[in-house]
Amino acid sequence: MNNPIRAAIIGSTGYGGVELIRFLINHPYVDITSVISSSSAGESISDSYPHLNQLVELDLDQVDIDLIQKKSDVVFTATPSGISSALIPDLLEAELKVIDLSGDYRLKSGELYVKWYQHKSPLPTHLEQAVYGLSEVFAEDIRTAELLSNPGCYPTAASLGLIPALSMKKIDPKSIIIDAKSGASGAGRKLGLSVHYSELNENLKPYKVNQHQHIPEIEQTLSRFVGEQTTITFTTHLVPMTRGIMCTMYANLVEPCDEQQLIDQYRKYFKGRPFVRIRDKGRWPSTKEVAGSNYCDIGFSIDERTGRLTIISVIDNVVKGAAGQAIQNLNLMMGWDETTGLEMIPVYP
Ligand SMILES: NC(=O)C1=CN([C@@H]2O[C@H](COP(=O)(O)OP(=O)(O)OC[C@H]3O[C@@H](n4cnc5c(N)ncnc54)[C@H](OP(=O)(O)O)[C@@H]3O)[C@@H](O)[C@H]2O)C=CC1
Ligand SMILES: CC(=O)N[C@@H](CCC(=O)OP(=O)(O)O)C(=O)O
Repeated sequence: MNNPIRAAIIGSTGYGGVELIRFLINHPYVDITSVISSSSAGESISDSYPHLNQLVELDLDQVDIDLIQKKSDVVFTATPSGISSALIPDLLEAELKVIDLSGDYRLKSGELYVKWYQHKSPLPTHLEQAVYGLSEVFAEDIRTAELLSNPGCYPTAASLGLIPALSMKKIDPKSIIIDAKSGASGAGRKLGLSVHYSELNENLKPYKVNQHQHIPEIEQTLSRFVGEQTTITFTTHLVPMTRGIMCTMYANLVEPCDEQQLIDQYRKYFKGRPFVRIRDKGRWPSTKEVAGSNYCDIGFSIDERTGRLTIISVIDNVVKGAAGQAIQNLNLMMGWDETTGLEMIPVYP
């Protein structure tokens, strides 16, 4: 093995950034050479996160493209939407590989981005160039990416659950309903009323109903498998837990279908992709069973009375929904085994 590659993390003081640190610190082929903050440069990362004390001794650098170019080969942008696209043109100009955890480069249409994110559109050439990093599905494109757009947390869980059934024409694409729930870490570390303890605790709260920015992202991905523009009904809820996403998805079966056969077909679809685990018949996954890990677990139920299929897909939003998948994509981009640095058993209980 040659020298490890050098990684910089912009937004290292956020939840996505600190999760990148947790995994990359043990990655055999990566050195974290710069952790970057726009608000706390000069401080130690362990001032922001005392759990890293004496484990990760890194001082925060400022956002300085020349410095990033000198210190790194690959840059993770774990920054809010609108911020990533302001930084990435200069990072690409500096010939760095970029993995963006934000929503800035996921939608191919700048107009759709402006509509759903209410920020200025990223450069069309970069939208064109960006490779959408749903690791298990687009691995071939990901291997040659210079600008990798990491999928959103909900779209990861939803797309992995739905794509095989759509590819095999098992379900009617016009009938898809996605009921989605997330823990509070999905909203990031910044403070906000919705994640205030008194608002979140002992509460189950819908938000952004039919208005969520992940709707066009999921539709864009599913449409690639349906062969025409597909629309979904998508409702998100905030759950009083820290990590985890569950998407419970409903669709009409095109024709009666045997559940065990469907399970076998999903297993075949994801053969050789160890981070997607298909549950046995009658075994539905829960968020705790993937917590802290890069797994996406999927279970099914066919209701013969209604002719509908229920698909339940769970991930840890900060891992498979963000930092873990970003590292899985780095592994693919570098030609390493996709599990490198990510082989962690979920934290249970
Ligand atoms: N949390 C999750 O589960 C998921 C998050 N994402 C996406 O990943 C990205 C990061 O999310 P998350 O870590 O949760 O968010 P956080 O709010 O926890 O962190 C974002 C970080 O970005 C940094 N930042 C803010 N403004 C700037 C700026 N102008 N220049 C440089 N850095 C800036 C801040 O650090 P500082 O002030 O130190 O610069 C902050 O810590 C977001 O786009 C989010 O939508 C995607 C999937 C899942
Ligand atoms: C619980 C919670 O608030 N989750 C966030 C997920 C954020 C995210 O991933 O947004 P991007 O599209 O910018 O990546 C939300 O629903 O908006």
